[in-house]
Amino acid sequence: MDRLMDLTAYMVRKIKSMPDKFHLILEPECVNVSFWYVSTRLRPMPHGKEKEKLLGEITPVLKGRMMQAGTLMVGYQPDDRRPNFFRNIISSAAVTEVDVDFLLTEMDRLGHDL
Ligand SMILES: NCCCC(=O)O
Repeated sequence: MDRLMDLTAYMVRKIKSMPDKFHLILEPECVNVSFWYVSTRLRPMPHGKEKEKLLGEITPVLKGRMMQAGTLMVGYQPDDRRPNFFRNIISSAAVTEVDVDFLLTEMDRLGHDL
């Protein structure tokens, strides 16, 4: 479990280091990391309800692209305050920092033009 928590903290640090591309929604609860991917056209917009609506719209499109590419599987969901957002769960100690780096790079590769 310590390893999973360390990897979760690593993912959060990486997300925070790229605030143009990723928006962390909450500090992680256990191994859950909730975030939006921010595509290139949405990066200049100030964060607010209108931007959240657009982020919620691109989330399932990016998920579809992940499934088509067959490279990633990250779940998404809305909650009572927010439209769809990604919720990544690191549940295997076989996951490495390289995998986390790949996940974030691949999301940007697949989603930058949304
Ligand atoms: N109907 C929501 C599906 C969420 C997901 O694919 O992760």
